[in-house]
Amino acid sequence: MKNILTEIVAHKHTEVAARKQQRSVEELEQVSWFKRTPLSLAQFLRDPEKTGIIAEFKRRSPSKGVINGNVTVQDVTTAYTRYGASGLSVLTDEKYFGGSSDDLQQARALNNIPILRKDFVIDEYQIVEAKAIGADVILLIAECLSKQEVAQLAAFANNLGLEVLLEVHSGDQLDKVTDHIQMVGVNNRDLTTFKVDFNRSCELAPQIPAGKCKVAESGISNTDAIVTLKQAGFQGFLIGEHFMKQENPARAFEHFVTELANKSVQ
Ligand SMILES: O=C(O)c1ccccc1NCC(=O)[C@H](O)[C@H](O)COP(=O)(O)O
Repeated sequence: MKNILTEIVAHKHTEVAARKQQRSVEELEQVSWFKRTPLSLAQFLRDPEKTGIIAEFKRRSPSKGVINGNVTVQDVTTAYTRYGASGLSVLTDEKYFGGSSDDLQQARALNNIPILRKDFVIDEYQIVEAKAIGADVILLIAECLSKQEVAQLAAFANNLGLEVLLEVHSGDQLDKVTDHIQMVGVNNRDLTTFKVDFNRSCELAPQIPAGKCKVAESGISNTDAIVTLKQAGFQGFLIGEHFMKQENPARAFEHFVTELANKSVQ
């Protein structure tokens, strides 16, 4: 692990240590959403009647800078839900992605579909936070965590009723998959170089352990890509920039879903 990912993870340790001082786990457990029963993203993705799209709310990113600073989480996420997203992904990292826990809480209050807390989870405390702000799923990035850390964090999340999406970028990272991982995401973006290789998902698909829901992530910008990915066995498609970079992400999403519905997919 190196470059921006090393920097983000180092900052995350500092940030989480500070938040632990401000709010204890016991306090987080008293928040009303902590008691809510989470929705299953894996179940939504496996439903053939749904689109399989996990639509992301992302204001900016290290690779692209500002993507869209003029839209609200309310307008965008409710449109994603209205036009058929199977799930939402909401960035909660502030420093590098311009997101916040508040964004996710607003999305939770307005949308009754599964929500992924998109962040860099390195500590159980963040998983308790995820539940308290209304998330259903957490992301674990294989590149940032040892096999033992993935196993511990995933088991902890499942014990709270949250599902886990494990993100990989290479075949060797698949040895970190455990029984507590419900979904495996192949990130087409190399998080150390930012290079996007759309073929990465299709190459790794056959190596993903049977029984895990397969999710393709990053660089998906047209409906033909979804058709190709479905044929390769993917049930989930995480898309952020393609919608967020438009002046009107809601309209872009609606257009995308309409076009997808008109394509015959095996
Ligand atoms: O996107 C980045 O620049 C980035 C940098 C460092 C760590 C993670 C990063 N992105 C997270 C993602 O992979 C995407 O938000 C997600 O897969 C959606 O991708 P896209 O549709 O290409 O916005």
